[in-house]
Amino acid sequence: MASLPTDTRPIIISGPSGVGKGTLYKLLLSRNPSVFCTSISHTTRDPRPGETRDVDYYYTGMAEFESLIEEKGFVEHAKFGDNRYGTSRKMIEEMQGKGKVVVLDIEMEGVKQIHQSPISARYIFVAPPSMPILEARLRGRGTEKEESIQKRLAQARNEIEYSKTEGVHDIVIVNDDLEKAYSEMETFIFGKTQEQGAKQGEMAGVSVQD
Ligand SMILES: Nc1ncnc2c1ncn2[C@@H]1O[C@H](COP(=O)(O)OP(=O)(O)OP(=O)(O)O)[C@@H](O)[C@H]1O
Repeated sequence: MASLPTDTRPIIISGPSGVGKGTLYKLLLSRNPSVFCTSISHTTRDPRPGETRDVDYYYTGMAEFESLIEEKGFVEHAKFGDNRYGTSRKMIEEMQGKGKVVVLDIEMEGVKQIHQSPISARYIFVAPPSMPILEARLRGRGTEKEESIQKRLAQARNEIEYSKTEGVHDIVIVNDDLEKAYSEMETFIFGKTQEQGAKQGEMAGVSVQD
């Protein structure tokens, strides 16, 4: 699918840690490189070995980061430990200016902030088939210590609860079989326009009443 979707608003993908949203997001970008792009985040942390400046992150001093917050330069920002991370509004606008659809992989607090920002976006929540499967994926990834797994599972429960709030997400995709979840995501992104959706909704309403 190489042509742009009808709805070119940024796409926000969120979901609990280990659910596979990073996997889905990377597939979307690698299978449609001419359509989608991501926004490089700003961070106040130092580059790690193997990371490239202006590719992995925009590495920013704390003072500069804070003045960007003051100027409302971020659509969302968060603090993890002593470090701050943010998604710049200017970056999103620049990518849109290049004719690409911006895709962001954002955690729950970021989703809340983007809802408050002037950015109009489409929101996808990736849900696990069950909590035991989520736990197995977190363990299977082999990147987390036991304490971190427990923390992520507790946070996952909060996120799943939040995902049930009316109007927060446009679609919830259960990542059971990866390719099935991927194709559901593509159908949503490239699929029917809001107008067609509304019309179909009306028609469905008529047929039920009839
Ligand atoms: N449908 C699936 N079936 C089985 N395993 C999967 C599926 N989707 C992803 N995985 C695996 O689950 C693990 C977690 O996936 P991933 O790292 O993409 O999660 P994430 O939601 O991006 O997590 P984080 O927010 O911590 O980065 C990975 O090992 C990935 O290969």
